[in-house]
Amino acid sequence: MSEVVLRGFGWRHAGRRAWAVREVDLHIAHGERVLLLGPSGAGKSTLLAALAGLLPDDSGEAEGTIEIDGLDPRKAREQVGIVFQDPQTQLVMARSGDDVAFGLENRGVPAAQIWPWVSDALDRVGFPYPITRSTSALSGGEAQRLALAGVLALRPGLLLLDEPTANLDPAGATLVRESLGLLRDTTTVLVEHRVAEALPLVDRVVVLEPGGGIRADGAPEMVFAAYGDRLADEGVWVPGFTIPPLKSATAATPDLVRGEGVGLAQRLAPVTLGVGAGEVLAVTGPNGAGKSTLALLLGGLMAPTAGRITGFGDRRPPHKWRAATLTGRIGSVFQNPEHQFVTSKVADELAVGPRRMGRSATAIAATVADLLDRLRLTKLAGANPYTLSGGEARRLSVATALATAPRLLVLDEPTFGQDRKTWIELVTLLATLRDDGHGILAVTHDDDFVQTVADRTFALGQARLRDPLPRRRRSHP
Ligand SMILES: Nc1ncnc2c1ncn2[C@@H]1O[C@H](COP(=O)(O)OP(=O)(O)OP(=O)(O)O)[C@@H](O)[C@H]1O
Ligand SMILES: Nc1ncnc2c1ncn2[C@@H]1O[C@H](COP(=O)(O)OP(=O)(O)OP(=O)(O)O)[C@@H](O)[C@H]1O
Repeated sequence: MSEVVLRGFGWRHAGRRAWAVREVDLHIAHGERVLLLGPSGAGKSTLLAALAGLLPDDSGEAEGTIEIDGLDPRKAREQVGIVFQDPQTQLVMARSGDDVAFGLENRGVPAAQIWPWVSDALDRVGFPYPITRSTSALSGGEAQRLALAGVLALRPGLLLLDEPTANLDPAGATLVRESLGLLRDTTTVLVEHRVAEALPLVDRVVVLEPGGGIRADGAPEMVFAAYGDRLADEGVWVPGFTIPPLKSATAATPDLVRGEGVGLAQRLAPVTLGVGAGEVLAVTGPNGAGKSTLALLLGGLMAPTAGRITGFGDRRPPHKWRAATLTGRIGSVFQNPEHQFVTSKVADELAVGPRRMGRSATAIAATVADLLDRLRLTKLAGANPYTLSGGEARRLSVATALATAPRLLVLDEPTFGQDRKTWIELVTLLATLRDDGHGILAVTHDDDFVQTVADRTFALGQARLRDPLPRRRRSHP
């Protein structure tokens, strides 16, 4: 267990005028479990990075102090385990088991203990593969499970979790929450936009005030009773909030793109599915079922190994279209937006697609300004896309997909990491596009998204291509 003390702590990232967090005074006692809330961009991930000792001096300007058990966080790394918002970026080894073992080896855990601990941690998150599974061949949810296993195995005194269940299917999220609930001797700071599920795990809620300070701090019931309405207005998800549905009023027209028996070896068993103009089609299903793979195939970004894909009256399948043709017809958003950015400025990023299509400079400038405004990114127009917060990056990738006004949008987890306000804006924008005749295919684990805006749901089954679940893992090969 670790104790955390922040005194007047602030951090301003290099290249930014605004402080990401400021004037944070906080005392987290040994063994406390804190839910850290605040709108998108309020500085939650920055604060976790500071606690983990991951903000190098030359990457920004600091104010005040942070101590973990009386130490500077950079000297307390041994005590701390962190899971990032994008878990894929924290997997360092080629094989899954080695990735979990790596942290234990670094901390000098005796060799005889390492593999039993690895195996136990993998079981606690429901990791479905043998320890030899390649880390580069994992779905988003599988990678998140592995990253969680990595920190659970460390048994850290301070556990920092940034949206740890956002990529998990409901069964996986329940399993992980149970494992977290069973942790003893750990102080936990949890960032989670969707509050209701997280509340049973915590005994305290801290709400960051964007621009500086702490808005609310206390027992969950107390915080929501006293500040619930104001927090909701500012964009924090508060429990018990419902969203009116935004379903299509008209029947969908024929398919824009259709896959017949389309599959990809080892990744997606053949399915038949079309997405029409004027509909939002949600693709749901457990981790590893092949949802992202299906999105890549229908979006023309990969070639299927089975079946065929047709669309837009073209004789050729989407993956054979010229780049400019594809961008003009289908806009795709990947699961990890930061794998998608190609320029060093938010505004430039939005101009790439329209420029590729030969649009005029005036038209491009108008499109860029409009999208920045609609996705609340105007203030970040000059920022480097790679420095955006999780929620900001997701909005930018949705905006880039819209920039060429494609008829079909293929979106992988479009609402990931959004606060309540940006969620509603984003979902309303997608509903408007749908009503204007665009087709939208959205891969999602977000049940509110399905309930609110999906006109149809396609549920992919449990992956059928995989070996049966290994009951007991072998020890290190
Ligand atoms: N490396 C960086 N360089 C420059 N600015 C950054 C960097 N990382 C984050 N920021 C900025 O700092 C602010 C806070 O970001 P942070 O990721 O901490 O927010 P957050 O509350 O976690 O948001 P979200 O809920 O969207 O993930 C944002 O405006 C973001 O653009
Ligand atoms: N690059 C890759 N090489 C080989 N197999 C892969 C690769 N990426 C994913 N897989 C495997 O393909 C299957 C489908 O993965 P996919 O990412 O499409 O699943 P998903 O339904 O989107 O999962 P999640 O809900 O976890 O994001 C999984 O079994 C995964 O392990």
